[in-house]
Amino acid sequence: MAPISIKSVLISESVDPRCRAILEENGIRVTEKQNMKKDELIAEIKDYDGLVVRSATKVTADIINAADNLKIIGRAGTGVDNVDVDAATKKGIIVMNTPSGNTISAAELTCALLMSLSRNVPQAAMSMKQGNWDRKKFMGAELFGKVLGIVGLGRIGKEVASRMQSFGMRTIGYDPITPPEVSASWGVEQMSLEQLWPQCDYITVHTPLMPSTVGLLNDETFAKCKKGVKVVNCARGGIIDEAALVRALESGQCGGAGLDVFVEEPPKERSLINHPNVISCPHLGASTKEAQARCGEDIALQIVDMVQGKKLVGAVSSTQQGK
Ligand SMILES: NC(=O)c1ccc[n+]([C@@H]2O[C@H](COP(=O)([O-])OP(=O)(O)OC[C@H]3O[C@@H](n4cnc5c(N)ncnc54)[C@H](O)[C@@H]3O)[C@@H](O)[C@H]2O)c1
Ligand SMILES: O=C(O)[C@H](O)COP(=O)(O)O
Repeated sequence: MAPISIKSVLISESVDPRCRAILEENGIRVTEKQNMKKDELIAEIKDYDGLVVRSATKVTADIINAADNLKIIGRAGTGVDNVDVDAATKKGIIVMNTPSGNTISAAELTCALLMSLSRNVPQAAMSMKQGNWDRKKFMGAELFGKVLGIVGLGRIGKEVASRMQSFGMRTIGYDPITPPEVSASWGVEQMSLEQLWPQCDYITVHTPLMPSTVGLLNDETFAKCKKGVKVVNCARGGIIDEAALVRALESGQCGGAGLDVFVEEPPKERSLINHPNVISCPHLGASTKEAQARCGEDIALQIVDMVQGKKLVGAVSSTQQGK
């Protein structure tokens, strides 16, 4: 690959300091500016060859079109749904991510939510803080022997499977691309969604957000599940339809939900979060020291590789977003 000249990079979110250090060690000028409004970013972006973001910066077409010198958008993390990849590609701007840096952290948070759902840990902790000692209200159920349905058997889905198998869960799953023999080697039996829904005690989703996964769990699919099924979403808001989830929680069709991600972040609509059977986190899947160090370092090294004309790693095309 021909070397690409990148002299200046804007980091618009909290990215591990290793990112800045590596870029500067390689002669790239770095500016960090967080919480910029769209207009500020439009005004600022003109001055930079590179932009490094996480998930909060919405890199829309109007920002990209204002970016006269931009050659690269680096996503220190996995999902690039906050970047208009089509608009970037049309302008010849490379979009790249660091998809494996936060896999373990997201898988561990998923497992934490599954365990918390089974034993009402957050609700019991809150009750204790309020001065109560309520042992009856928080009766739980073992995960041992229960069925976990994993929708999306990529990096995170497979790591969740192996961890939850150690709790004695049977893991079944669905993925249109991962071959059944690969998922079988991770202890996951693949089947159609029609076969999967009625068998699960717990369902966790690990797909990208794209037209085929929006509302994957909806009124119709909830109705096909066991009554009281518990669901986890550590992938992207909207894969589980939020209004349908509220209805399923209200009717008891869904017995609880563990949510790390929301259609709108932070969410203004509170009915889901305030529901007593919902436990939630403010998009913390990748928020560990280790994941941030890996992602920050990886994106900086990928940018340096581009400057040095090395083989491109982590470049993303719009087809990967299902467009
Ligand atoms: N909460 C967080 O902080 C956090 C952290 C990391 C990743 N994520 C998100 O988690 C999700 C999974 O990440 P990953 O690294 O495992 O991605 P991945 O690309 O490795 O795996 C995604 C899998 O989903 C499958 N898939 C696509 N369409 C599907 C469909 N209709 N039904 C079932 N499966 C389908 C793909 O074939 C692929 O195997 C992404 O949405 C990512 O953005 C969230
Ligand atoms: O797709 C991702 O990598 C995760 O959603 C993490 O997003 P974050 O970097 O904003 O924490």
